[in-house]
Amino acid sequence: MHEPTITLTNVSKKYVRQQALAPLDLSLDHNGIVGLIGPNGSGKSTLLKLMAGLAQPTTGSITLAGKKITRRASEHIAFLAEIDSLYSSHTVKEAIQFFDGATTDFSREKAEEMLDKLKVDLHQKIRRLSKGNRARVKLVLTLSRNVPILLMDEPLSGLDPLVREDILKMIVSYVDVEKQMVILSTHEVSEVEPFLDYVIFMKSGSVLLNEKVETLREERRINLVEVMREVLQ
Ligand SMILES: Nc1ncnc2c1ncn2[C@@H]1O[C@H](COP(=O)(O)OP(=O)(O)OP(=O)(O)O)[C@@H](O)[C@H]1O
Repeated sequence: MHEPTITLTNVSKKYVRQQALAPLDLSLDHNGIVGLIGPNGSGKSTLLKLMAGLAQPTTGSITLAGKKITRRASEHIAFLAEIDSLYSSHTVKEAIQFFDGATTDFSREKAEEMLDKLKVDLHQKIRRLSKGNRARVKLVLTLSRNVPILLMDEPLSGLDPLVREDILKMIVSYVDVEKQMVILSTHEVSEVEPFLDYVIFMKSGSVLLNEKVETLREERRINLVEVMREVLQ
């Protein structure tokens, strides 16, 4: 049996007053697209940040292919944050150059090909981009990394339907589902359902379900929104 890609053992996270994650055990060796779903405050962002090595668990340990995850995890894990981390004075091309210099696994060709497909002008300043095009650029910069794990915190949040559709299509087209795992948190359950291979449901800091979407459909014969109602109620 091969080792799960990410393993969380007895992991909990407590902020000053708030228990964000209850102690949990989780093994993720899924290849493909994983939807991380749960109500506001259920712990989705916290879980993603811990897996990316951007925050430390209060208890427990997280390993990637058997090695403890630290801040250096970013060498193997791409993280698309909810907040915008682009320099507004850069042009899109300069942002690509910056990311290319900051990581060893970045493909400039892939980034430029994707942006061309999305009709984003490489010479436009980041600050002049529409919200939708900023989101497209952020996604492209994440997808252009050749890493086994891509974590995306609410990549669809606050965007119009056309941008959301572009983002989901780009994820499906450019992720190598044989070799890469994408975990994306979202509230848009029915919209992402056709694109998901696995789903993780969270509530009150706990993981209630971690399952293949195909298995859920075969066993329950209902759609994901209905599964969510059953699981999270
Ligand atoms: N830096 C922080 N300091 C204090 N409490 C925090 C911090 N970050 C998150 N929390 C709290 O931890 C809990 C889990 O938050 P988290 O952001 O992980 O949930 P979420 O499922 O991503 O929520 P949402 O869907 O609203 O983005 C919440 O109660 C939140 O208020």
